[in-house]
Amino acid sequence: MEVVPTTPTKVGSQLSSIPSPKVESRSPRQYKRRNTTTPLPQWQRDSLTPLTLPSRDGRSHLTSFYKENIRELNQLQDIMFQKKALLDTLTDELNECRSKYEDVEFKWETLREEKMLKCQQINLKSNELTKLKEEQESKRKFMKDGHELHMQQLKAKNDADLNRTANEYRSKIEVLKFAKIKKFQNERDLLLNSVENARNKMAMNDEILKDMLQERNTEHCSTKEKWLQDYQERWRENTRINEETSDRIDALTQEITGILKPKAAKESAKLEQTMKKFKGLQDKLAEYEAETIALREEIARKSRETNDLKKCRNELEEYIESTKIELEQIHDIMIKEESMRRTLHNELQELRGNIRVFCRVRPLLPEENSSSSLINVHEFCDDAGNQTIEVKKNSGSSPPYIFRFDKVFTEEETNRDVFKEIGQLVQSSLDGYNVCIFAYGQTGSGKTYTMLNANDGIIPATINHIFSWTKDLKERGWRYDVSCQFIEIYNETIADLLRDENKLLIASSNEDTVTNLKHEIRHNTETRETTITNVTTCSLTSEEAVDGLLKRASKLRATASTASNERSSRSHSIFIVHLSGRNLVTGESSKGVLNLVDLAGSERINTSQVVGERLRETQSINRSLSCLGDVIHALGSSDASKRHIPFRNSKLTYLLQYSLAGNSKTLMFVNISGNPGHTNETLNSLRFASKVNSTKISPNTSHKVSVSMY
Ligand SMILES: Nc1ncnc2c1ncn2[C@@H]1O[C@H](COP(=O)(O)OP(=O)(O)OP(=O)(O)O)[C@@H](O)[C@H]1O
Repeated sequence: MEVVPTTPTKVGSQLSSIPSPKVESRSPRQYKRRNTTTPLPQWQRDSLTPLTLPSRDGRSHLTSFYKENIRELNQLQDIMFQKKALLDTLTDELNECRSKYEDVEFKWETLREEKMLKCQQINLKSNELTKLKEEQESKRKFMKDGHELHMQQLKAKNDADLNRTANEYRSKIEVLKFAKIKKFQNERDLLLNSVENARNKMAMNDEILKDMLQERNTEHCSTKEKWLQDYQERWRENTRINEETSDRIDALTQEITGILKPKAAKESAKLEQTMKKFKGLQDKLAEYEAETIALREEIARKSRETNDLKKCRNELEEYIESTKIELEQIHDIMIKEESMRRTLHNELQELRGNIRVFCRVRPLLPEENSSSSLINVHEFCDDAGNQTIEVKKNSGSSPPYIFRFDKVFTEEETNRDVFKEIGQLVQSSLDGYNVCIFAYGQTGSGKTYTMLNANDGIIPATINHIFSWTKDLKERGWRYDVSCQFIEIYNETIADLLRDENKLLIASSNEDTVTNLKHEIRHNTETRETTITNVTTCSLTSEEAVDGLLKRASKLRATASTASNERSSRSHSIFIVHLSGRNLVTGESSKGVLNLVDLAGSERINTSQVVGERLRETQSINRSLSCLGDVIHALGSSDASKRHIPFRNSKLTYLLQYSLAGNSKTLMFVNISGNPGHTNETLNSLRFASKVNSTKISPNTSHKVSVSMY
């Protein structure tokens, strides 16, 4: 391999041809510095020295010459300095390049020597290679000759084998060929024989066929003739049948157009309707199906709900069971408590006093004119448990009469307020105590209003409450029979206010009411029960019935009235309620009687001024009221148990004997009128009531009550 010298040689030769300037070699930086600070070398300084001045003659000429060229000279000098600087720079670069070149040249020389060495090695190797190639060639030639010889031997051997095998096969093929040909020839002969046989047969068959054809032809001709005859016969027959059929068709067509078509139209209309119905039914069916699905879902939902409810019911039943037991226990407690309540209630009533007196002031009526009132009601005194009422005789400065009662109802207070106060007393009658409530006062003072005013009077209100209380007590095992009687005592004679009107015999118009039935008061000393003979007893089953009874009674009283005398003012009316109770649980029983008495007018009539019937009537009223006062007063006194109580002095007190004595409760309303014109009667009424209430009269009262009896 030959190495060709390249660029460095050329560069080196080019560079070596450049003449080196005779300047010291330095770097451009050094030069620059020198350019500014270092003085120029001698040869430069010599060349730049300004020209020396010539003689005086030539001075001006020189001066002008100098002046003309000095500038150009300076410029040239500057350019020369610049060129010089550039030259220095180039020289430096050249030196640098030269040192590099020397390095490169050194390297180059080294490489060339290496190359020479390598070339020699290569030459040696190539000689070796040539020798090896020659050896290889001779070997290849030897092997090739051997191979060819071997191949020729193999070929000869194969050829011989092939020829032998081919000959074998050829002989075999010949044998087979001969056998096949023989077989085919036999088969062909057989086939030829069978063809000949077939031809013979065909000829025979042709003969037979010809005979048969002949036969058939004759047969066909005869049959054809016969068929034609038959056909003509049939044709005629068919023509006849056709005619008949067309006649029938005509008839049928007529029938169809006349009868069947309208029928068909009707039927098709029906069918159409039926189809419509069917369609409607189908729609309905679809609706029903949808509904059924909805219902099924609903049923499923309901059954789920039912199950839930059943669960709830079971839970509730369990709860009810447990509650029942609790209720029974509570019921027992309630029953016991009821007995206790009864005892306590009675004790409370006794503490309040078995005889109590309430005063009620009637408001002025529209027809009564009065500017000033002489009555003054004080506030209820809680400490003393009573209330004071002051009544003046006139509007002057005279001191007022003072009375104290258990309660005073002012003009403004209603029947409902009244009942609130007496309700507990009515309750006592349910508990088996006898109770009497009287309304006392002069005529027109409001007794009937207090007792019987429709709906809110003491009697209707009491009955209403009895109904509701008995209903409540039912829960505690109590069952009550409530019955009533309504009588009046007139002239010491008893009249039944609930009697049947048909049996009523009114005496003469002069006489006031009497019946032909005798009403006697009978006392059972053992049971301490009082009965009145021949008096109607009505069982109280409903509030409406009570209303009817009261109306009937007031009607009877009104019938007995005369134009001049109001019957209600001159007789005592007594509404008697029998309350008989039994407790189904404890076996306790109770019997109480509630007497609600509207007394006759208490006004004093001078007996000297009346005569006859009126006198008898007045005396009777006075006596009975006085007797009542005496009895109540006696009963209220501390030695009541030792004293004789004059019950027999009047029919009223005799009748109420068992309802006033013992542990019975008595309440008297003293009704007074707010009319100043009635002051005297008011004071009399209050004095009478104070006698009844005497045990409670305060010793400090300014007015000592002196009750004058009738
Ligand atoms: N508190 C009251 N509020 C309003 N009006 C009343 C009151 N009290 C009584 N009256 C009326 O006064 C009038 C007389 O009353 P009532 O008939 O009740 O008196 P009486 O005392 O029963 O009389 P008699 O003894 O004649 O039966 C009636 O018109 C009644 O409506």
